[in-house]
Amino acid sequence: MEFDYDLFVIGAGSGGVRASRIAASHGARVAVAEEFRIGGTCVIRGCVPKKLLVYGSHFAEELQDASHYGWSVEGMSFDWAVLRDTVLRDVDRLEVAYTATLDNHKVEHFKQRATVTGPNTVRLASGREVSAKYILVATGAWPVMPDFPGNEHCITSNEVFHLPELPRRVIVQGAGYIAMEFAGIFNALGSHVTVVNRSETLLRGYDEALRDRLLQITMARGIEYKFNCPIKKVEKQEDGSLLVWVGDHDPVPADVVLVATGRRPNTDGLGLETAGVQLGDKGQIPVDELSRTSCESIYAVGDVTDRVQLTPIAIREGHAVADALFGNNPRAIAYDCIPSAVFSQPPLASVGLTEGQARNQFGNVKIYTSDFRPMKNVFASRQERGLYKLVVDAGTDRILGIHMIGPEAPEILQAAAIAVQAKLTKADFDATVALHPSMAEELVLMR
Ligand SMILES: Cc1cc2nc3c(=O)[nH]c(=O)nc-3n(C[C@H](O)[C@H](O)[C@H](O)COP(=O)(O)OP(=O)(O)OC[C@H]3O[C@@H](n4cnc5c(N)ncnc54)[C@H](O)[C@@H]3O)c2cc1C
Ligand SMILES: NC(=O)c1ccc[n+]([C@@H]2O[C@H](COP(=O)([O-])OP(=O)(O)OC[C@H]3O[C@@H](n4cnc5c(N)ncnc54)[C@H](O)[C@@H]3O)[C@@H](O)[C@H]2O)c1
Repeated sequence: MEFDYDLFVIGAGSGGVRASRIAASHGARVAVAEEFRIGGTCVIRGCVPKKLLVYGSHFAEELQDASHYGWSVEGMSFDWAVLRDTVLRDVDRLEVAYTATLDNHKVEHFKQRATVTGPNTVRLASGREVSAKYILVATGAWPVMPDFPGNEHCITSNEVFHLPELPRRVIVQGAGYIAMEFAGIFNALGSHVTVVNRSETLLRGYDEALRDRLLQITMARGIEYKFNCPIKKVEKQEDGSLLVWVGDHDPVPADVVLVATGRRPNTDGLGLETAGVQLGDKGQIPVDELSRTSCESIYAVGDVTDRVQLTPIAIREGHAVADALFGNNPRAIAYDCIPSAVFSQPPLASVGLTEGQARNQFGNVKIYTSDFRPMKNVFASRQERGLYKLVVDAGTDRILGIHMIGPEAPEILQAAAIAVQAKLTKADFDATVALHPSMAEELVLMR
């Protein structure tokens, strides 16, 4: 049977753009449909604008510390509209760049919603139906909004980049990645931030010692926490501000309530049932190690599969599907050594097993820690301490995990992750000469 395309991709985000580009470079006839903006969550309303806001807000700390280094900064002020608009302009620039990438690879793109109508057919919002030998679902995920009265007055990460002004008082619901990153941004910019969470745990999955350190430092920086506190209701006041009932506390006034309670795979109304694609209980698409769904001609990558919701993973999965289908190079992705970071202030970064996971899997593990006050903090009379932790298999001396909190931790961890991926040993770290003076040298000085 003759198809209109070899590959039709639904969703031009991290996974979809990579798969489209690589498939086309293997000679496939590729089209991609995007209902919002080319680039997807990471570029348009995720990693990139978030990181720029982290950079923008971090100047507060640098400016505060500057006087210790002899600088006097007079008339210091901050203009949210300038930062917001500059970030949004950069997002526009990136969207153009991503679109150019598709054009340069001769990937046809449709700026409209697409739904599946069968194992080899897709319908565009315009009503046009097209056929493809393979379909790749890369539709990402969408913020979950818990059900409580007044939730229509709350925002999610989708809206946070567009706020008309810097809120004076922010309530952040959740204590995961997005919650801790935006709590840090607003706190640094001078908003009063309250984090409300339904449990006592922040950043589930990260090493406990690091999480404790982050809690301690952010509390000292003025972030308030209310644990075991669901939001019961939110009421809009006459002056436009909000009153928020959390747990059994008195209502808390706020200007913005940012809900960051996880992201649900985007499969609603996608027509997957027409092709016999099975879904999991969270709406995710279960796939095999080659990202194939229960329908032979349909693949899925990225957040919609709910494996690991990170951009580099969506990209790897998309790349692997394109190589498997059109480059004669089928391969499974390894999920056991994924570096990740939370761009909180200070940031936290991690790769491999936590102490708890290592003890469960390996039994006998050795833990090395460095609990230190970075030189630049000492000089600026800043009390905050960094904490680095190595988790080592006592039997083989292999480094099983590295966990860090402190300035520039994500930048340092990316390089250190190579050592964990390469299965290097503690002896290899010991044999590495320190680079002095740096924070990273702590990694090779733990005894
Ligand atoms: C605020 C925030 C910060 C983040 N920060 C980081 C970070 O620092 N580091 C990191 O690694 N990850 C981060 N992430 C996660 C990262 O953005 C995602 O893991 C990644 O974008 C997933 O890529 P994807 O291709 O699966 O989906 P997406 O990038 O979400 O792309 C899916 C695309 O499909 C489109 N679409 C959906 N349905 C249809 C349809 N029916 N028809 C046409 N188009 C459709 C959507 O509009 C979207 O553009 C962050 C996420 C958020 C929300
Ligand atoms: N730096 C990064 O790499 C980065 C940054 C942002 C987002 N992301 C990705 O995006 C995903 C989504 O981010 P997120 O922060 O929304 O999710 P998350 O899974 O990290 O955190 C969700 C938080 O919401 C809480 N929660 C869940 N349901 C709730 C409910 N009904 N009521 C109250 N609290 C509830 C959880 O306890 C948790 O603290 C992340 O899992 C991550 O993979 C990555």
